[in-house]
Amino acid sequence: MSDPTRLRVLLRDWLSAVTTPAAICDEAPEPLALSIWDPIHLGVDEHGQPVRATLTYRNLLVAGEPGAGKSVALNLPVGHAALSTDCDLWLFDGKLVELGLWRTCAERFVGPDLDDAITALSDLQVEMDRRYDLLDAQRRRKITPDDAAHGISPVVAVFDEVAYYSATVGTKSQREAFSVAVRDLVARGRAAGIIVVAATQRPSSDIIPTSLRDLFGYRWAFRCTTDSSSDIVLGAGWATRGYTAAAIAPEDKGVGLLLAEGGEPRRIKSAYLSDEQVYALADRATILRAGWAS
Ligand SMILES: Nc1ncnc2c1ncn2[C@@H]1O[C@H](COP(=O)(O)OP(=O)(O)OP(=O)(O)O)[C@@H](O)[C@H]1O
Repeated sequence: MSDPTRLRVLLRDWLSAVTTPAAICDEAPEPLALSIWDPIHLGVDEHGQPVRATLTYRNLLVAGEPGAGKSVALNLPVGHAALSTDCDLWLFDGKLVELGLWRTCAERFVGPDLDDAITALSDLQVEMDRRYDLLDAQRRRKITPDDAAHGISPVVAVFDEVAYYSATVGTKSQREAFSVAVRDLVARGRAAGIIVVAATQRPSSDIIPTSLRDLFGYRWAFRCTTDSSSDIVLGAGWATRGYTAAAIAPEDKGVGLLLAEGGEPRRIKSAYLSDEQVYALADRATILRAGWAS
C-alpha cells in the first residue's frame, strides 16, 4: 500500500466515527482536516456505541494508576487536535516520550524543564487575558469559530503527568507557580478558547484538589486502587452509587469511567492507536498544518 493510501486508510478507520463518511473516502484526493469544534472520538461504551466528547469550552482530566491506559487515551484528543488545523497544540511532557510523538505538530512543546513549563503557562495566561480584553471590548462572552478569521483559534494545552511539574521536580515555589498558573487556565480559559487536558497517575487530593477537579467538565477515571481515589477523579459520592474505577480489573487496559458534566459516569474502552499509527497521523497532521500555514 502506498504511503498516501495507507494514511488515508488509517485516517478513515479512526476518524469515521467523527466525520461524515463522505468526508474521508477512497475517492477523496486527500484526507480532510478535522475541526476542534467537532466531537472527538474517545472509544466505545459497553453497548459498542461510539463515545465522543466536544472539548471546546471544556477541560478534560484523565487519571488512573500506572499502566491503566492514560497515555493511550491522551493520544485521542491530541490526535484530533493535531489534525484540526483550526487550533493550536501546546504539549507538556516531562517524560518527552509520551506526547513527543506529536511534537512536530505542536505550536509549543515543553519537556522536563519546570522553568520552561512556567514560562509557557505564563505566555498562555497573557494570551488568555488578551482575548478577554478583546471580548470585553466587543461586548461578547466567548470566542467562536468565526474568530479564526481574526487569527484567534482555540489552544489545546495537554499535560502528560501533571504531577511531574506540580509535585516532583523543582523548588516548592516553582511547583506552586506552575500549579497556580494551571488552575488559572483551567478556571478561566474555556471562554477564551484555552482547553486544558491534564493526565496524572496520582489520583490523590494533593495532586487533584476538589476545587481544581470540579473545574473539569470531563473526568475520565482509569483503574484506581481505591474507591476514594476514584472519587477524587470523578467526584465525591460516585463510588457509593456504584461507579468506581477501583472495580475495573487490572487486565482491562484502556477501560475507564468517563463523566461528562451533568451526567453519570459511563464505562468506556478507549480507542487504541499503535505507535505506528500515531507516527503516521502525526506526519499527516504536520503536513496539513504546514499547508495551512503557507
Ligand atoms: N484502549 C486500549 N486498548 C488496548 N490496549 C491498551 C489500551 N489502553 C492501554 N492499553 C495497553 O496498556 C498499556 C499501558 O497503557 P498506557 O501507557 O496508556 O498507560 P498509562 O496509564 O499511561 O501508564 P503510566 O501512568 O505508567 O504512563 C499500553 O501499552 C497498551 O498495551
